[in-house]
Amino acid sequence: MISVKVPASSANLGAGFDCMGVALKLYNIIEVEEIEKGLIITSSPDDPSIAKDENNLVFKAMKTVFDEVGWYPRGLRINLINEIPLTRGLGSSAACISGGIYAANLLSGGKLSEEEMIYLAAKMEGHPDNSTPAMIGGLVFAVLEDKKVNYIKFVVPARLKFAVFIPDFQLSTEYARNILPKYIEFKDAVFNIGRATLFASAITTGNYELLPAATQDRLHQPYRKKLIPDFDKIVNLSLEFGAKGAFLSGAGPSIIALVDENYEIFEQNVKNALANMELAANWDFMILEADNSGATVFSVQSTSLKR
Ligand SMILES: Nc1ncnc2c1ncn2[C@@H]1O[C@H](COP(=O)(O)OP(=O)(O)OP(=O)(O)O)[C@@H](O)[C@H]1O
Ligand SMILES: N[C@@H](CCO)C(=O)O
Repeated sequence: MISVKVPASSANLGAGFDCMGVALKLYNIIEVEEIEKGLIITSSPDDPSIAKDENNLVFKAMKTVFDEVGWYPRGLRINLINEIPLTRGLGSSAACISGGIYAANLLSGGKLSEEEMIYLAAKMEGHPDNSTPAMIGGLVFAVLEDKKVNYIKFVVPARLKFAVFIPDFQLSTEYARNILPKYIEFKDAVFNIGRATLFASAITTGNYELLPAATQDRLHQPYRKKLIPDFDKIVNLSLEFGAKGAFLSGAGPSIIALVDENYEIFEQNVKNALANMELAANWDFMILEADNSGATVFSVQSTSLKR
C-alpha cells in the first residue's frame, strides 16, 4: 500500500487568473495498492459526487500515467481520505489529479519526471494554477504550453498566513468558468497584467504593503462575486482588520485573505465579526500556512501480491 498526502490549493490569487496558485496545509490522503483483480474504491467522508468506478477522478488520473508508461496493475484498490472540501475553490479536483498521478508514478516504477507529472496534471485539469502547487507545493507562477508547463515555485515563508473563508454552498469551477465573458476591454486586461506583475514582485520581495493593490482583479471576480451573496462583507471585514488583500479562492465560493504576523488578533476580530454579522453559521473560517512540499509519499507497505 502506498499512501500519498496531497495539499489543497488556492488559485488566481486575485489578478493571476489561471497562472498563479498556492498550496495550503490542508490535505487529502490517497492510498493505492495493486490487487489480484478488479477496482475497489472507498472514500471518507464519502460524497455522492465521488465515483466508485472507472469514472473516479483519482482513478482517471492514475490511468493517464499507466497509459503513458505502458504499465497496468492487475487490479487496484484506492482509498481516499478527504480533508479538502469539494467544490469550494480549494483545489479538491486538482488534489485528486496531482495526487493520483504522483501515486500512480510510484506504483508503476517512477518512470515519469516531475516535469512530466506537472504537465500531465495541468493538461488534465485544463489550467496549471491548482495542479502545479498541489504537485510541488509553494506559491507557483505557471503557464501551460503545448507540451509542458513553464513555472517558477516560490517557497512561502511561515510569516505569511492564509485566512480561508469556506461557505456552506458549492460552486463548481466548470460553471464559474462558463459565466466569464468571451471578450474583455483592453483597459481591463492592462489592469490585471499590472496587478499580477506587482503581486509576483511584492510576494517574492516581501513587500506585503503592496498586496492589497496587487490583488485587485477585473477578469473574473466582478462576474463570480454575484454568485456569492456575502462576498463584499467578507472581503471588507478582512481588509478592515488588516488583511494584506482578500479575494476569491480560485473560482470560489471560498474567499482567501492574506495575513501577516499579527494573525492571532486578526483571527479573533474576524471570529467576533462573523458572529455579530450572523455569518458564522454559514461560513467556516480557518487560518492556514502555505504548504511548500506538494504531493509526498508518507508510507509504503510491501504488497501481499507476488508478481
Ligand atoms: N476528493 C475527491 N475524490 C474523488 N473525486 C473528486 C474529489 N474531489 C473532486 N472530485 C471529482 O471532481 C469533480 C469536480 O470536483 P470539484 O467540484 O470539487 O472541483 P472543482 O470545482 O473543479 O474545484 P474545487 O474543488 O477547487 O472547487 C467532482 O464532481 C468529483 O467527480
Ligand atoms: N483559474 C481557475 C482556478 C480554478 O480553481 C479559475 O478561476 O477558473
